[in-house]
Amino acid sequence: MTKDDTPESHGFSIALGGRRHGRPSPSLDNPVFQIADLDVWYGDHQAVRDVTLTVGSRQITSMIGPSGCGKSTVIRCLNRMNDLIPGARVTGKVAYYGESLYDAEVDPIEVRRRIGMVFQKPNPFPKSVYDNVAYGPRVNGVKGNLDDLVEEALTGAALWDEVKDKLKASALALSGGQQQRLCIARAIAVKPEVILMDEPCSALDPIATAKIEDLMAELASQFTIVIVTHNMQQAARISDYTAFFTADVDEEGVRHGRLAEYDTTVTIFENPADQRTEDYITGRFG
Ligand SMILES: Nc1ncnc2c1ncn2[C@@H]1O[C@H](COP(=O)(O)OP(=O)(O)OP(=O)(O)O)[C@@H](O)[C@H]1O
Repeated sequence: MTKDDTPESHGFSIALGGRRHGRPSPSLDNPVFQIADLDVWYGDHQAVRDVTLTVGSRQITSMIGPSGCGKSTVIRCLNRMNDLIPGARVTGKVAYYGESLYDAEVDPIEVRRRIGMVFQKPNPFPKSVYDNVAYGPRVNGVKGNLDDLVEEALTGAALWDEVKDKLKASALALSGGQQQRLCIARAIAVKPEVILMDEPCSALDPIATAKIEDLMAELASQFTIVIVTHNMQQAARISDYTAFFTADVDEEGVRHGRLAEYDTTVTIFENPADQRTEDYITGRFG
């Protein structure tokens, strides 16, 4: 792609910033995560090599790239979810507001309270709508009437109007899109600083996806959001920064994920520096 060539000219229409209306300009002035020389192994397999990137406060940061290049592995490093995978090992630096997340004295439970996560498949607990949202605050010792907190979180997740009359109904009776917004409500009910989302829309239809994308733009005024997505248009529409991952194959034929390019979403989609990024976003690879 030449400098004055647009993504549309490749027959691949990307609504850059389509859901960023009213958002401030992208900025890394206030770093939340500073990742440097990150390597991740599963047993003997080095799944990710040498990732260095900074995530800015109240930015939406997308991680894109072909399957198996380590996007989920890297996002799981941001709240120590890889600790829960037997054989997973992380080296390098993951600093959160300047402090290493992997220091021995850091409590991973507290890390996951401050850095929440929403997964690919909506995973509400088999409890009522209300109890799903109240669960985290109760576990964290919040006592008494949680009605206001539950309403606030459901409102924040753009779900309140749809569920306010069925708070006692099972969460499993909600639609997939509603369940995913409930999972977002459950995440924000514990008042995290960051929300990590690993392909949060891949199980949803386009209407439910659009609602989640609108919601992300809203949430980004209060939270830092990092999202793994297979959907390049989604990354283009919603995010401030985009990290493009790819995989190198070593001399023994083993694939290792790498960060190929990281920049503002506009630069990644309109004027990427790396040929591999350009090939991927124009559909020539991946
Ligand atoms: N729990 C695990 N145990 C062992 N290997 C794993 C595990 N999770 C991921 N891997 C390996 O790590 C590499 C990166 O996988 P990862 O899921 O992070 O990639 P991804 O880019 O998120 O892929 P996708 O887009 O398909 O979800 C792959 O080789 C994968 O097989």
